[in-house]
This record gives sequence, structure tokens and C-alpha cells, in this order.
Amino acid sequence: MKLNERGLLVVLSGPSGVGKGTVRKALFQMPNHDLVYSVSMTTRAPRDGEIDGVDYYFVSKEEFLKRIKENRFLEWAEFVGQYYGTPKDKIEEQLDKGKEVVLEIEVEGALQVRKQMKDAVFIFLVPPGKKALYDRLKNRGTEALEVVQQRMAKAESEFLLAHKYDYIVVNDEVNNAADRVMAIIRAEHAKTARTIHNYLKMIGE
Ligand SMILES: Nc1ncnc2c1ncn2[C@@H]1O[C@H](COP(=O)(O)OP(=O)(O)OP(=O)(O)O)[C@@H](O)[C@H]1O
Ligand SMILES: Nc1nc2c(ncn2[C@@H]2O[C@H](COP(=O)(O)O)[C@@H](O)[C@H]2O)c(=O)[nH]1
Repeated sequence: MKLNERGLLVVLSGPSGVGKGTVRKALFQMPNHDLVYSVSMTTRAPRDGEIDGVDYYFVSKEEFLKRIKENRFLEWAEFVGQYYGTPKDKIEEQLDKGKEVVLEIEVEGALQVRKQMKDAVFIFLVPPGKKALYDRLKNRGTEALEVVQQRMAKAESEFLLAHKYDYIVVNDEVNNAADRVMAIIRAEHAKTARTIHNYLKMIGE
């Protein structure tokens, strides 16, 4: 194994509706990247156009709870009445292949990952303002107004945890935000800590 071969785990997080999915898709359209997206599992119903295995793995609550018991998630959380989790099976394999693995997850789950994956980079996406966040959530039109309010209330507590992240990126304009995230990924990839991790792994420590 070469010293810099292992990939970087990138945790893209932030309040619902800030634009994590939109920015992530812009990121994946950039040339010359080695990113792979970690498809999450959820108990919520698919939205129009969402594809099982692409946007999420959609499962029943029973199936999700069974997988929690079997310890098959890197992290999981209950978010406004539904379960969401990161299947752990492919993550290490992809990192060992040198891929940058992108998780797009809410705050509670991100902080669980922080405890386990010391080499990961944590990015908190913020909106240009709370009104913009509300407008984005409402105009997306995927949730009832009551759920939009619940997600906005959740966002209030999530903003208080932004200091636990390595970077805060403002999603004012999608391509600008994606450029900032890519700059972070490139800079973090080059950091010495990962080289040491890989060196220890290489010599079997
Ligand atoms: N920079 C931006 N300017 C204006 N609208 C945006 C911007 N980024 C995203 N949006 C819009 O905001 C809405 C929410 O975006 P998106 O679904 O990507 O958010 P999210 O953070 O992934 O949400 P969730 O956490 O609920 O999955 C979408 O309708 C999207 O088109
Ligand atoms: N902790 C986790 N959170 C996740 C995961 N996958 C998605 N999410 C986050 O949940 C909320 C709601 O998502 P939505 O698709 O219903 O709008 C949002 O913040 C997602 O980023 C996951 O695997 N773990």
C-alpha cells in the first residue's frame, strides 16, 4: 500500500433543507474526483422520483430496528419521527480503495461518526439566513407544513452544535458552496495525519 492511498471520509451535515443533497450532487459533477456517495437507509417513504438503492435504501421500521440490533450501521438517528442510518459494510472497503466516501447526514449521526472515525472531516453547511432555510424547505414541497415547522425547530438545536465541526460552509449559491467543499476535501486529503494512519496500517500497527 502506498502511503497516501487511503481515502478520506467526508461528513456533509447541517439542518434539513440547507441544500446538502443539492451541493453534494454539484460536487459529484465536478471533473477528476474520486468521490463515492454512501447511500443511507431510512424508514421514511420515498418522495416522487426517489429511487431505492440510489437516493436511499427504503426499509420498514422492523427491518431498520433489526439492523440496529445486528450492529450494521456506522451511525443511525431518529429524525423527526423517522429512522436514518449509514450502512457500515462498504465504508472501510471504499476508503481502503482510496475513495473519498461522502456521508450526507444529520447532526446527531455526524457526532456519532466523530467519536469513531478520527481521520474524517466534518463539514457543517449553513444557509445564508433562517428565512432562506424556511423558504428552501417549504418551496421544496416534499413535506407538509407541520413537518417543515418540526424540521425548522430541529434546526435551532442543530445550529448550536455547529462548533463541533471542522468547517462551516455557507450555501449561498450552490456552485460556490460545492467549490468550497471540494477545496476542503483536497486540502484535508493532503494532511499528514492520514499519512501516519496509513503508515501504521501498512506496517500492521
Ligand atoms: N444555494 C441554494 N440556493 C437556493 N436554493 C437552494 C440552494 N441549495 C439548495 N436549494 C434548494 O433548497 C431545497 C433543499 O435542498 P436539499 O434537498 O438539497 O436540502 P437537504 O439539506 O439535502 O435537505 P434534507 O436534509 O431535508 O434532505 C431544494 O429545493 C433545493 O433546490
Ligand atoms: N444520521 C443520519 N441522518 C441521515 C442519514 N441519511 C439522511 N440523513 C438526514 O436525515 C435528514 C432528513 O432527511 P430527508 O431525506 O428525509 O429530508 C436530513 O438531514 C438528512 O441529511 C443517515 O444515514 N444518517
